[in-house]
Amino acid sequence: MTMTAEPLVRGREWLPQAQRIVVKVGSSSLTTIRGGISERALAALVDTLADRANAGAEIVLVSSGAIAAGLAPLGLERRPKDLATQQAAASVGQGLLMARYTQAFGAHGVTVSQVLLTADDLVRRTQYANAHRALEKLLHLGVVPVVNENDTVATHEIRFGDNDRLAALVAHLVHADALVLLSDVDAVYTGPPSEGGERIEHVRGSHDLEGVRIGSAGKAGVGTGGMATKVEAAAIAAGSGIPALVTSTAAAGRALAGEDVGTWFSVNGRRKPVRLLWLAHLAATRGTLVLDDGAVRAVRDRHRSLLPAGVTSVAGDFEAGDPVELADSAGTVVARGLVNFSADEMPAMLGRSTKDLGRELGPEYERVLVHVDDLVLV
Ligand SMILES: Nc1ncnc2c1ncn2[C@@H]1O[C@H](COP(=O)(O)OP(=O)(O)O)[C@@H](O)[C@H]1O
Ligand SMILES: N[C@@H](CCC(=O)OP(=O)(O)O)C(=O)O
Repeated sequence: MTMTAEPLVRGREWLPQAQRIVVKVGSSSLTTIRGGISERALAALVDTLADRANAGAEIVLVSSGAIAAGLAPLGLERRPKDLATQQAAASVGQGLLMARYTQAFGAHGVTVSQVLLTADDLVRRTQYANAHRALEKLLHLGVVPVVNENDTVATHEIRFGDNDRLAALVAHLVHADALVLLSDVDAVYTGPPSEGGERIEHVRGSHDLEGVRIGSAGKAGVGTGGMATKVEAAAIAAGSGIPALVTSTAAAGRALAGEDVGTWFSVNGRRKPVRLLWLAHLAATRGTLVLDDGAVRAVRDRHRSLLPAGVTSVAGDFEAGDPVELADSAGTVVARGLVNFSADEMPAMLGRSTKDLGRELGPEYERVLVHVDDLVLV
């Protein structure tokens, strides 16, 4: 058996040496309470990031704020609830946001580009390769890509919904050295800041977050995920080899200088294939396969692929390649996986050996239902 090295655990004081950094900025700190872009906040952030880019670092900026920036021009007072109006506001606001970034970075001699992504772009293999190639090229050309979700065309099914988790996957996509998540609060606290609470300086693993109370977004009507999605995004990054810092936009300069600000999530796991990250943390599953006890043991304890013989029933409406839940006979979900057959094909396969199925239905049926490489335990 080959021995693999433990993941490298670094502290926040290492951030000045990070070469490739994904920085995510949220609507709450980028826009005013009325919804327009805050010139002061944007300029201060760009100064910090442009200095770092001019010093030779590669920066990817994941910026929210399109919907918020589109509110005022459309005469809206707060973030709309319906998807179509959100799409329209994003379409208006994204252009305004890019115009500001182009101008502000340009004043420092830094070129920016716009990259709009949907969840599918980071999950489907061909699109993933596309996004990867484009971002690599931009970084090699010294450009700062400004990434946002493609809100205008993303529907509920293919949306991330929050840019925190999008930023974690982008950090993974570009093999970033670090992820920095900026909002209007300077750290993760033991409770919502409005109720007091203490700053959490360092998260080494989920045990450091036990008992922490996470509230919803601070500035009503602007942010989306609140602190919960930032903590989740930082944990996704740290669990797959990328350290993360959660702090405020106002503290971004000090954070990148390695000063003692924010909440640092040190690395506690190795790099994983992006589709497994997506499966574990983001995917909306489309059905459930119920496993007998033997299949549960095979999947959970012996890390085996799931065979048709071990499945007793199926629920949901899914196509081959969709994410599904794998549950035990009591209904407890034990894993998530990408299924190789559609819900329509399943009933004829359940409880049967792959050999039998191959003989009866053809060689394409002599396959596992869910391959071990497409499975994550929960
Ligand atoms: N335990 C907590 N620690 C820190 N902030 C918290 C906590 N619980 C809730 N929050 C709130 O989360 C808000 C940040 O989330 P959000 O408004 O969605 O930011 P953004 O728009 O920048 O993504 C903060 O303003 C803060 O009030
Ligand atoms: N893509 C959306 C932002 C979604 C989002 O995550 O917002 P936030 O919680 O402010 O980071 C927009 O540009 O308005």
